[in-house]
Amino acid sequence: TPTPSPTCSNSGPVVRKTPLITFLEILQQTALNTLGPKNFDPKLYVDLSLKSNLSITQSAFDDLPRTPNGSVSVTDFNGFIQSYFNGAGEDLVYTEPVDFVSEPEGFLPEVVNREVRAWALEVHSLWKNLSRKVSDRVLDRPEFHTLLPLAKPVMIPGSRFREVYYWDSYWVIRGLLASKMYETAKGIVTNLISLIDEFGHVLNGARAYYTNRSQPPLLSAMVYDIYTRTGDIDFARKSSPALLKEHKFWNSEIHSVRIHDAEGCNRTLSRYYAMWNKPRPESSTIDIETASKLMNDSAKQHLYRELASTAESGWDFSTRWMRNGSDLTTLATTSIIPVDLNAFILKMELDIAFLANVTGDCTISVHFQEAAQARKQAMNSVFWTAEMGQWLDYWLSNGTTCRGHTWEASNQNRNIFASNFVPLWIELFNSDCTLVEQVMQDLRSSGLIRAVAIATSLTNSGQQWDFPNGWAPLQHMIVEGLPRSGSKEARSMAEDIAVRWIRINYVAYKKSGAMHEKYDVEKCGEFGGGGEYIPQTGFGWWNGVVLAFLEEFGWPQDLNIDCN
Ligand SMILES: OC[C@H]1O[C@H](O[C@H]2O[C@H](CO)[C@@H](O)[C@H](O)[C@H]2O)[C@H](O)[C@@H](O)[C@@H]1O
Repeated sequence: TPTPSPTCSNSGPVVRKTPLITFLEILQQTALNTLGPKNFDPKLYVDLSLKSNLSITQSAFDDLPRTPNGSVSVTDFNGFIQSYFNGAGEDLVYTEPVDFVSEPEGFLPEVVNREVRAWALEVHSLWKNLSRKVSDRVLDRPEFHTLLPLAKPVMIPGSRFREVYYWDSYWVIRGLLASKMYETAKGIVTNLISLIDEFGHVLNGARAYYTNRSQPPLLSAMVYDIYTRTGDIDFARKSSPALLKEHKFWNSEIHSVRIHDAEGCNRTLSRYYAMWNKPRPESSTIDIETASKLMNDSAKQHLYRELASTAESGWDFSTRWMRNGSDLTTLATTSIIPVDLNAFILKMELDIAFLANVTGDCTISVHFQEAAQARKQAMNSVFWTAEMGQWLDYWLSNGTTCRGHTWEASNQNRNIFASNFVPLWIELFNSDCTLVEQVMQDLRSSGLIRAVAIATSLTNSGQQWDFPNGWAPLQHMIVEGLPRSGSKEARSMAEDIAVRWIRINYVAYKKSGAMHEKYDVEKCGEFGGGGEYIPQTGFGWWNGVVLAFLEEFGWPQDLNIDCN
């Protein structure tokens, strides 16, 4: 892996931390000291909401009896939590989705196998478990909550993820469209737009501690898919200003990077960059521990920005972002130009151009078509390697500022990640049948296609966005992109991957009664592991991908759903 320059990552904006978050982080550290590391989830403590004013709560906390080394007894600590806080997740209340029916008309018409159809209806019914609305208590006293108020109902991922997440929402919406729940899908977009109106970008998730960063930008893709399903032109028109604002955010000074390429042209691409240089509040105790290996405050602040920027990538954590794959302190995300991020922004440009055309705004449409062409050329010039048939992340290593770098082949990261194939999802690439056939051959020989799914990487690092985990969004983008080339072989490869993915979800569901957040790509029906929290169930975007695959490929009567 090339060595990135640290020079463009040490400074940058930092958003304000609320007094409630500061206090909840102290509570989180006290919980760890008092209760010990077993079954400890730091996020729980920043998700609690106050029963009374912060000053009253703080003084009660200060008054708790302490031993000479400052610790609190388990009884006192638990009593304090009971008396002063409402439980995590209580500020979101269950709400029945307005457009849910147990078997929607025209639901998955190509799924004829009875067993699979019955299961698909169960997966569809999980929308009811995951549907929530923000409680009136949050609207009345927002300063008591880290949960942010949203006007419309939300779909949560599930388990410890008790709030709405940005990129998850794209695949949730894909599932809702298969479930014919158009109003719920539109409501999710309305909520995300309200975050852009307030913060200038869609947050990682709808919590006060996520305001410092975004997540992979897929709002335009949500609007595009809802519009093409419903033909709701008013919805497309209302969404447009937010999409323009979001495009600015991802091309702002902190995110954009200029590369002087091998042909002597200047190319502009984007990177992840969180507005934060402190521990992530939801994982504060973990980040402090990780940074304790570093000697000085500046190195720690640098690492904290890298940790938060990696969370912005959605791939938290992975060797993809590390100089040394066994040492998290070598995260260098802000010094990497990622293939998938730029594929998403390219899609944003194409979607904005399409939607502007539909709503009659030709100037915007032409402007964004040109922007898309420029980004496509930049991606070809900076990321593409014909020899490997992949687009490779680019590591910034030779500049003194973030604004100008001269391209060098040795700065492409030649390690294999599923993200190297994400451009297949984008029309400007997948419409080229010759290119897709070449990339498909390289995908076949890459080592990523395993017994039951596409692996995230080839490195077994213990991080959750690495081998042997398989993640639903990565399967979906590759599977959806391949057949768009019109190549029969590509469609058959896509269908094969989709069938195997449906099987592992089905088998794991039958074994455990739940949909899981990640799967082991080598063992059919086994869920994945690794990372900083225990494996979760629920699970919003996973359900969405299963429904989207079943919608696209169906399931014939005689096709076996079991692993063998
Ligand atoms: O609490 C740790 C991290 O959890 C989130 O990331 C993971 O779950 C998300 C929700 O399903 C998903 O969008 C993300 O890709 C996962 O890695 C959260 O997004 C992180 O910011 C957070 O630090």
